[in-house]
Amino acid sequence: MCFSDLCRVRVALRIRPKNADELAQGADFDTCVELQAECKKLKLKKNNWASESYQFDEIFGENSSQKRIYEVVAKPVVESVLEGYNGTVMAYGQTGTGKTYTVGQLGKEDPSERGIMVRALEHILSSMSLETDSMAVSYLQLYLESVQDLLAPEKTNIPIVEDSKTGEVSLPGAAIVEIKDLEHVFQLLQIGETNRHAADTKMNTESSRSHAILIIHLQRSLKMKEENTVSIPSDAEHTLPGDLPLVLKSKLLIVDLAGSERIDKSGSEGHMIEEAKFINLSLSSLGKCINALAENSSHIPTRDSKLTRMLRDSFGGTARTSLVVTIGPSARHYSETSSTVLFGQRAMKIVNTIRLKEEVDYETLYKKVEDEVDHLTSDMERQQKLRQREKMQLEKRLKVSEAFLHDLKMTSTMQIENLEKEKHQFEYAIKRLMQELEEKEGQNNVLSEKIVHLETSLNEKK
Ligand SMILES: Nc1ncnc2c1ncn2[C@@H]1O[C@H](COP(=O)(O)OP(=O)(O)OP(=O)(O)O)[C@@H](O)[C@H]1O
Repeated sequence: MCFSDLCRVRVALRIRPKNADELAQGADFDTCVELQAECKKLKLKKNNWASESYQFDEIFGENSSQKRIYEVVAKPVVESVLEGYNGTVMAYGQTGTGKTYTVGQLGKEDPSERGIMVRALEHILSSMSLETDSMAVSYLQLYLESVQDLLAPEKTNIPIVEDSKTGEVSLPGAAIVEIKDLEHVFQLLQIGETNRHAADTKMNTESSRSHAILIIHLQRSLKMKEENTVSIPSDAEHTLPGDLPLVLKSKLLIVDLAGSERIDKSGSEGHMIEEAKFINLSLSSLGKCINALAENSSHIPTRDSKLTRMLRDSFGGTARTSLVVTIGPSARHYSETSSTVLFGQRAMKIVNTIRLKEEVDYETLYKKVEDEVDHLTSDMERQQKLRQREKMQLEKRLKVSEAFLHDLKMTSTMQIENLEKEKHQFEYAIKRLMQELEEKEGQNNVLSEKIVHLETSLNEKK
């Protein structure tokens, strides 16, 4: 399911307090800015006679706290990311005007100093459930037009891949580290800070020589959606009964750009001139995209630099975007300040189409189906074993019965044979008796004849 909404890029302006050099100028310090914070306006003075007023979504004076900046600039974007939309928070401005301070300050010792990155990660960690949701980060720098991994510095020249259908940008090969707690957040940001290119210039003792991009990948589970059946796209059409796990996947980009610099002012030399050239080139191509988008031009030169390719979704894309433009107070930098202010003004005209996409959580679904298959397989195996055992028992019983039958057969054959033998014996004995009887009868007859003869002789003698 997909929900879309129009959402203008929000732009806040922050002015840095005077730095040590500016304070040292004392009464000689000349400023070109005047804040009208209550009506969210900045008056930019070109000279004593000419000035222009600019309206912003918010104006922060030099005493504004990091907490307030987070709450006004970043919090609405983070909340939106927690709801499933993509988001971008970015700082843009001349070198030494407070971009890294606003975005990347760790504030480990003093929590009030914490910048947008730490606060955003802290906010997300406290709003999600580690049981059902997950958060992972990639931290990259764009240095001399090469994308490098700040968490795994051996990975350089990471490709930027754009999905031709969805326009989604990915960086295959970049480390994606799952985050569990705030301590881990500090560790990773510290590693990133150590690996980021920085140099001492006349404008800033810790000047970033690369654009830093923290990408927070968030995945939140939605309650199971009641559906009777769901079609699983595959070669064969299957249907899965029951609940369908849904997730919201969103991405938050927090970008600390390197600052534009004039080499005559920054005093860059040797390799640093090369760095400054690349920084200025990528910022100028970002400026061109912002102009084209603000003017609704039909061609947006996104492909002109890696920076604009990486920020494709942030301006004119599907992300909710908030931009802080940082300026210094000094009149010496009027022209850079003016160009920063105009960049912010143009960015305010850009309207993004934020989009919420509910996705079927195929990973969980796959696991669920896999569990089910496992369960059925082990059930089947158990049943098969049971059947096997039953079969073996039956076979055993059959064998016993067969043996019994065989024995029975053997026994009865023998009995019949014995009986027959006995019968023959009886018949033989009867036959002998009959013979004996006949013999006896013969003898009797002889004896009877003798008796008759004797009686006759006796009678004659009398
Ligand atoms: N609002 C602020 N309050 C106090 N100190 C600030 C503020 N903004 C900037 N600073 C200080 O000013 C100096 C320059 O700031 P930072 O390094 O953030 O500038 P940057 O715009 O990131 O510069 P670059 O583009 O050269 O990296 C740092 O010492 C920083 O601590």
